Amino acid sequence: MSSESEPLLRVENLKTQFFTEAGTVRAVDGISFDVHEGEIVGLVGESGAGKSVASMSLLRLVESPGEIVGGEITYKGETIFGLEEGPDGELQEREDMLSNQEMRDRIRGNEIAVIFQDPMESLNPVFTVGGQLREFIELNRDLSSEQARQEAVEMLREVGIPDPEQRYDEYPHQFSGGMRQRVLIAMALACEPSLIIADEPTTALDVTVEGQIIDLVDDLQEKYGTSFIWVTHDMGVVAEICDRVNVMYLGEIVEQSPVDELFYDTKHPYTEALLDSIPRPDKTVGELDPIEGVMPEAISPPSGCRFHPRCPDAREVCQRVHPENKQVDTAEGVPHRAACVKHDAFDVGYDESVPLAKSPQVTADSSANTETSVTDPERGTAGSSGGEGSE
Ligand SMILES: Nc1ncnc2c1ncn2[C@@H]1O[C@H](COP(=O)(O)OP(=O)(O)OP(=O)(O)O)[C@@H](O)[C@H]1O
Ligand code: NI
Repeated sequence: MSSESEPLLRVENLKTQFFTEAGTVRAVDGISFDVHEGEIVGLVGESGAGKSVASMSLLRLVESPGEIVGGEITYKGETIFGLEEGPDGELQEREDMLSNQEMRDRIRGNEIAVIFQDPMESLNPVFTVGGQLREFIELNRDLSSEQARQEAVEMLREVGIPDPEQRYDEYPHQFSGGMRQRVLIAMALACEPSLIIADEPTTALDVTVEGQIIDLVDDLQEKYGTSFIWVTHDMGVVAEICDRVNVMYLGEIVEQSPVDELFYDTKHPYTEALLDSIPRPDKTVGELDPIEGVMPEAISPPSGCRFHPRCPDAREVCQRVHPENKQVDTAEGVPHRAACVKHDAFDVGYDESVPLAKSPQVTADSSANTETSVTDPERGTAGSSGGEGSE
């Protein structure tokens, strides 16, 4: 345990699944993380990693056929989700769990707000921007219509919308994408929540506007002390805005650390691959490495480490041992966790294990076959970059 105080939000072993005709989708499969007051915590990973489902779970907004099936979510000491054994041994919702009405009235919007990627989905096109903001403020705070209107104008100004009095009466389509996103930020901030979950809020914007929005959030975060969970697939954004990071792969958190350690002392090969796939000043575009292969389906995840079929460091043991997210290092007193058995903390025989031949994936490229020689126990050849060192 790292910290002085209780975290604002604590997520323990959260599991959310979708029960589909094709089978059970283990979208979120046992993730644990904290958010402390005033922190920006990243949730990063490729499409389908489970970032959005995790976010929706925190607000208990998972829709059928999806369901939270396990774990615990605690916010300011209150139970958003928790299970206990009932009289007949069946798991049931804990008695102290917040009711649906409490979630609606007290938590969503007021305590925990959300910003989505597409503002058009969150704004009603037939009402003015100001009107919507005013109504939201009026509904959630104890203000008269006129006070709410003034507050709405103030909020528009606060998020950097020029001429807020005029723009108040305009419709969402009259705003640019970046301006619409600012409106959503205003709406999220309107009730002064303690936590804002931002699900890829800048993904649809061009890079310049994205940078402006990120700067804005940084300023507002400092001013209001709001905590954020920032969902993104973009490591560049993570570097700019996050204090701590959770890297997700196929429903699991595979690495968790303060942001600097994640970049400079990367512990999981998947994180490394994500970092390699982003543009960096010291790399020309031609050198960028896309991550090999595609993420498998959450419906039938690979055995052992779920990343092993794509992992350059994978050995035979990785097919068998499913690694928990374990502390492998400490960064200024804060645990650095990674779910990769190549680290000493695991002690499952990685060093002695035979490197895996990269499965001849369904690539049309026949050159992939040249890698079959990797099964030779004579140490990694193709692609087994560093990593094992003298560990
Ligand atoms: N309504 C649903 N029914 C069945 N499966 C679902 C449903 N919603 C999400 N999933 C599955 O849950 C998994 C996680 O999806 P999620 O949307 O959380 O990913 P994500 O990390 O947010 O990806 P993206 O970056 O594309 O938004 C995926 O395998 C997805 O197919
Ligand atoms: Ni998503």
